[in-house]
Amino acid sequence: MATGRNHRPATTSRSRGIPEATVARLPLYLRALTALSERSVPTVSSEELATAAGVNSAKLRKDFSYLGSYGTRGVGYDVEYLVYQISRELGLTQDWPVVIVGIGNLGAALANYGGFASRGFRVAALIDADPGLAGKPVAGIAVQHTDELEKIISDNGVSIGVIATPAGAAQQVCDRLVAAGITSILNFAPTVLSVPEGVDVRKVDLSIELQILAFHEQRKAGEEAPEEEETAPPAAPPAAAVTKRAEKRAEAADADKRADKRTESGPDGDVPAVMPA
Ligand SMILES: NC(=O)c1ccc[n+]([C@@H]2O[C@H](COP(=O)([O-])OP(=O)(O)OC[C@H]3O[C@@H](n4cnc5c(N)ncnc54)[C@H](O)[C@@H]3O)[C@@H](O)[C@H]2O)c1
Repeated sequence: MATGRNHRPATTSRSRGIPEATVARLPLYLRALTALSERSVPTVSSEELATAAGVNSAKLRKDFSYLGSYGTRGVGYDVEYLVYQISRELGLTQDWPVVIVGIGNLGAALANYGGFASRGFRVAALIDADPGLAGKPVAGIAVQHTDELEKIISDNGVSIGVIATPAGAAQQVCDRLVAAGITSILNFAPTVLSVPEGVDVRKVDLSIELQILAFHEQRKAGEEAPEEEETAPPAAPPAAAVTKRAEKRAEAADADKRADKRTESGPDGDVPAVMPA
């Protein structure tokens, strides 16, 4: 449907040139600051906030300099003001209507998640292709049929769409959402979406996160293996066993390097569950 598509990796935010890596850390700061605000803590040092957000403090200070927030020496940052500043930067001071397409197990779970509203997102509509679901309430909202998709989006002024359909339907759903005016998509379907210039796609894939954990588990198991070798009857001359362990360590070090490369793009060295598509 859309022509001249490309797959545009976002590296720099359009918002005043704030680097995308900084934008990815802003929600971490906001979560830590909101917890402080709920405890009525008035100010926080960069070190305390960095620890609470799981980010190093030099990176935090650099990130805040992009917001024009430098804190006060000896006092730290004003918690309430930073909450406001980061919320404003993330566009959370306004209410964002969101549509979820595909109201199966995942779509229904997302619709029932109470955390969106408190973070500035309102589920405006639930859409599914199954005529049997039309009119059925999920999380207090009646599911609407995909025939209505374009009308729902224009009536509600929606710019953010969540795709929770099977992978085979996701591109077609994406095309319809984009043609109807959606400019930001959160894709849960395990497929790469093509979108025209100007449309942002973020992808969530929990199985990728699990695969990374499996990699680390495997490596930990590999590190324990030499202990077993030492208790077993010597099947090879000691020098050979030492060489084998050295090889194993070299392999593990290589694997570490590869893992480091893969994790470079995360907010602070960890891979985000939500990633640019
Ligand atoms: N990203 C993750 O971490 C993660 C986790 C779980 C599931 N998933 C993915 O999420 C998707 C949904 O999983 P599920 O378990 O909820 O599946 P499901 O089968 O329970 O639900 C899919 C829903 O999509 C609807 N649908 C199908 N085609 C459609 C279309 N063209 N337009 C609108 N609706 C359509 C179906 O009627 C159904 O209600 C799958 O792609 C799955 O692989 C991703």
